[in-house]
Amino acid sequence: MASVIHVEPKAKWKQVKIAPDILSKCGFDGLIDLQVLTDYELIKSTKYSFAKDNRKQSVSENKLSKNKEQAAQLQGTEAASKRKKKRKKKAETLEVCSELPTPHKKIKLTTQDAAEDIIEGMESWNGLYVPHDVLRALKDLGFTEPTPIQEQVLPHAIRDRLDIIGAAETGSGKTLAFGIPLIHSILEYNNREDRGSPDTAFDDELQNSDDDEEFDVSADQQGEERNEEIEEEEEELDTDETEDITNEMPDNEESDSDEINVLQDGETGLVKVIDNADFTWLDNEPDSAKVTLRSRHPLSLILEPTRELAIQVRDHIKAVAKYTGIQVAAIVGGLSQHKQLRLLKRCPEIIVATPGRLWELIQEGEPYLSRVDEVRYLVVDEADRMEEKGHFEELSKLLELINVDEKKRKQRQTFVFSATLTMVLPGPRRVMKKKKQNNAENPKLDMLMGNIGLKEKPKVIDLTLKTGTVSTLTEARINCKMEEKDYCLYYFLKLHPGRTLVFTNSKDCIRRLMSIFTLLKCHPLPLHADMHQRQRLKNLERFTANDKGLLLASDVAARGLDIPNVQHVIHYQVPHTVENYVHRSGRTARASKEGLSVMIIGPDDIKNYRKIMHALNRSVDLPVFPIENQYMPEIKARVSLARQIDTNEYRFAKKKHQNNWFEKAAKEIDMELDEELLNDLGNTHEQTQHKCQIKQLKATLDGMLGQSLMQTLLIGRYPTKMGKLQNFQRTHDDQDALKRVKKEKLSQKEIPIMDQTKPLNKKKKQKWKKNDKKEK
Ligand SMILES: Nc1ncnc2c1ncn2[C@@H]1O[C@H](COP(=O)(O)OP(=O)(O)OP(=O)(O)O)[C@@H](O)[C@H]1O
Repeated sequence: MASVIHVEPKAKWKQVKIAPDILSKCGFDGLIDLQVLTDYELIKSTKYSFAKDNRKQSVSENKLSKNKEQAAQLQGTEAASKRKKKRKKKAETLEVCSELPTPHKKIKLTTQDAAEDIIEGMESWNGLYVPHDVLRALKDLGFTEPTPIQEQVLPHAIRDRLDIIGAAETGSGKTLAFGIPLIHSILEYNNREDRGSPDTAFDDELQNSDDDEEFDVSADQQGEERNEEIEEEEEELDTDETEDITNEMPDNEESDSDEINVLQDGETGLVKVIDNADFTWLDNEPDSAKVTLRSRHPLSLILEPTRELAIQVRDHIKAVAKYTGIQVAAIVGGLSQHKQLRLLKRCPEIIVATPGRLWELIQEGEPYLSRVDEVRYLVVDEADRMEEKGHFEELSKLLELINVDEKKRKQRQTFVFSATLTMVLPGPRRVMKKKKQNNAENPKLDMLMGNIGLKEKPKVIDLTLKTGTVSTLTEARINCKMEEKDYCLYYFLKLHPGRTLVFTNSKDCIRRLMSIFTLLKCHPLPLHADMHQRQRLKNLERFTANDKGLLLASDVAARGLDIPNVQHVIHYQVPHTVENYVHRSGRTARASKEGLSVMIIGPDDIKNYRKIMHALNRSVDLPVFPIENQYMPEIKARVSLARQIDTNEYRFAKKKHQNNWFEKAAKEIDMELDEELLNDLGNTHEQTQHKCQIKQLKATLDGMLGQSLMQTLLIGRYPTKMGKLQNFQRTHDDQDALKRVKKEKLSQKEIPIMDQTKPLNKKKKQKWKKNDKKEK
């Protein structure tokens, strides 16, 4: 059991007088009483304890805590050592806590002013209705001006409160285009004057409740410290023991809000808040001691197709909401369910979720999510991906649940965003105008758009370019035979170092490349759906930390991931759809930065390549990526050797694995094993020989890798030109793949792309093949 802190009162709770005008001004009509306790002791206890309001939740909670216990048992030694560390940390926290240093005396009831305050250097955001506290955070991030999609969306979303269908190129800032309106609306909701007005659907459901919450308002609970602690807890990926639930506190800040004195000079104390409505008072700060209302159901729900994306969006919105006290939680699969349940207990206003885990928790009866139909703001991000296998079913059920009440649906503001929405929905307007009309091309998405529950006249903001990709992206291609793809990739990585994201169409391909490029000491990191979530996130982190990092990914990483400064995206296999090409390529050239995307096109990829070019309205072929042939012999020698080692190792390991399996199975059923069933691994001597052989091959490869490619040109194979040594020093521009393509593009002839709409006749096929050969 983890240690928790209990409060032992030494005197009675005293009532705090609150001026009625303050309450009415702030719209805090649910507040019944505010009490303060100044004489108390903090006691460390090992007893399992949750924070207060568990009464209504007992049934589902029992089930969930059982799950948690089972999960905890499965965690093993690694989790145990983490728990140990955590306990140590908690003990340190307790020590600090028991000191109760500087006292504070006030609780401020903050009224959030929706009007803009001018902040120096942030004038470009004027007229977009961005809350002052958000502007401060944007300034901290260095976002001095809005991106075009933000500029277009914000007034319609905030001022006009319209549902929005937004499409803009990758990396154009769509997250904040829906994130800022959510924050604005939540601040407004929390401070609204009309709370409880009878015609408000959401207030019809207010239930009387005698729930109360306790807060230590001592100065050790500095907002920043607490936020850090909570963040750490969110990031920790294993299940740990239960600790007392504390409430997140916003950063310290000054604001022009009303204040209530709850303590006398020199006093420290706890504050108890008692309310009668579906909200609670969770936040206070030591100095400015702000109290913020929190809803007892999620106010905003953002649905994302992948876990990484959900976590990223949570972090992004958190960063801009940091001065507002608004809490954001990510509910995603693959991570500790127990932790997510604890986060939900803090009543986060914004939930960013993947449909699967969210649906799972709703079905298990998680109390906060049981009122998910009350969400006032719904975002379906990457909407066109959501209709794909693995999302559609759960998402449909979720949407059905959320939209079950027509009145609530009408009160809701809905946002649907994607960079490729217009590609899959050639007429989003048409779909919206006539929901019933069948989009024969994509009936699933059509249905999804209908189920989302958009109101009659959503605002469609489409800033996507005709060319599909972002204008700062440079695209190129390498045509080669299937077996040459590895050479081309190794060539690129060696001669053009930089943070590179390589996409493949299959997990098997990632596994093969992982093995070969590890042998070639390129230090690749994998990312695909079959990996543990913890490892996926770790690899992303490691990739982000290395400016020459290499990530081998499936399309799970194609959408939305905002990894800073990815210089190159390589399509080792051409994707099957134009959307995937656009999203994959969009991992580079983000936020007005430049980037390079290269397709390695083998004979099997030609069909997809041409399909994509056609869908992107390209009339000429992509430029050919320049390859300096003098390096190729050495490149081929290294890669071939690595492949030989990989194949040998793989075959031997596979045989061994099969034999082990047979032997184990036979033993289990107490059966004598027929030797003929086993693969021939050779006798012990032969096996040792095999190992030695592999060792030798590895040593040879290491020797080759020990030399730079330039050196290999000098020592023998291509040492001279006209009898003299060449200067093989590569300039920075030679190494910069993007500059090389741009330069090369100018000297290359533009080759028209053949019409894709008609099937190719024999003549055209030959012409295409000829062109291919010439380029090579
Ligand atoms: N106003 C701004 N000024 C500068 N940078 C910004 C601004 N808004 C967002 N960004 C940054 O731009 C990058 C891309 O933003 P975001 O991830 O929201 O793009 P997106 O349009 O959702 O991309 P995708 O379609 O790939 O999901 C992020 O690093 C974000 O921090």
